[in-house]
Amino acid sequence: MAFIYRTPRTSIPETGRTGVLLVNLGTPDGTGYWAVRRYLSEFLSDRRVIEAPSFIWQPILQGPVLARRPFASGANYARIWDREENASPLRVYTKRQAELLKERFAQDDVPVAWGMRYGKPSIAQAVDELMDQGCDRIISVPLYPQYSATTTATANDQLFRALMRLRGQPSVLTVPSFPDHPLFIKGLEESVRRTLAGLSFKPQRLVVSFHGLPKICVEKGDRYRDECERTVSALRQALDLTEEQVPLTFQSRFGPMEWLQPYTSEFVSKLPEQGITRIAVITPGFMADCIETLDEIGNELREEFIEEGGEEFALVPCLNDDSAAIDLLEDLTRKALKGFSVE
Ligand SMILES: C=CC1=C(C)c2cc3[nH]c(cc4nc(cc5[nH]c(cc1n2)c(C)c5CCC(=O)O)C(CCC(=O)O)=C4C)c(C)c3C=C
Ligand SMILES: [Fe+2]
Ligand SMILES: [Fe+2]
Repeated sequence: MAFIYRTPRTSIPETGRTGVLLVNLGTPDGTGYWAVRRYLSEFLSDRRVIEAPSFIWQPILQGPVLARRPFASGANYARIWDREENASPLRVYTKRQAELLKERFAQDDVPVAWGMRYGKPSIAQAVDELMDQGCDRIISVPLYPQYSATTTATANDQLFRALMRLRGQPSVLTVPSFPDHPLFIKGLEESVRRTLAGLSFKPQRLVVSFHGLPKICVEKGDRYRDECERTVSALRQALDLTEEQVPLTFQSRFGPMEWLQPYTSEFVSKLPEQGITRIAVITPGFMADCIETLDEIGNELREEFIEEGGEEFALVPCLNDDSAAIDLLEDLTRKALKGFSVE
């Protein structure tokens, strides 16, 4: 392998310089078949996401899955696309979070960049951007409140893959997950209270829906489920509500395997027959609204609930570009900066 030596546009100061890298999942560049296909192909080829051997999975992925899914997913993306920015909400909010965090560090000489695990801007581009500003240290913040090998670990893998190219590597600190960080829980609590205050009805349940994961991943040691439970317990405590009032569910099954249960869609569809016809849903597995929250929950789940006899449905927004989100990111980063000190 030929290692690259890139002369940074700004040389590294003698005292060193630390940059912050926000990493999110990634999203397609457009809603058309080829843009969505490119994205899904990269995402679903990741062995951290689908562990099946490539010689079995790749013919299935490149054949029936990618022949059909980009059409359906593209139509779903089209329903939530930010037409002003011509980008998906996940990209819009991740960029905004980085811009706002940059303002918080304006006096500290700490540059901020953002990159995506799949698609653009890549993590390698973001690393180059920080190194061009003279950074020899990088604090990477995977934007996943709960750890999973399918998200956090693969974001870290990709960062180290980007460093594999370089002759002059920066030092790296990866920030751990933050399932019950007080500022995260405070942000969620405020978001719930604000949403409920704007409703004309009082929800009988606040359903907490996390992205799902194949059950086998947890059986093999992924700590994701435990971390989801930590988030929901802390939120119940903050709102002074019970397990029955604030149930935990998992959305987004993919493929034939069993995923973590209870499934959001089955759980919510059965509520009207139990006399629960007014609900709110919160999705604290996501730092930013995306197809999973706006379409799968905000559109599809809402329709299913109403079809089954539900009457009122509200979606609590993710933290997005709220000051609560930036307070949290700033706190995580400032603590990491201390951990990076060599003095
Ligand atoms: C085997 C498949 C998948 C696993 C495992 C998985 C884990 C996982 N994903 C997120 C967060 C997000 N996923 C998003 C979209 C998405 N996820 C999958 C599949 C798996 N995810 C697919 C196929 C898609 C694409 C959408 C679709 O075609 O239906 C997104 C949103 C991206 C966007 O552009 O808006 C996020 C965020 C977590 C947290 C997680 C494990 C815990
Ligand atoms: Fe996913
Ligand atoms: Fe989904």
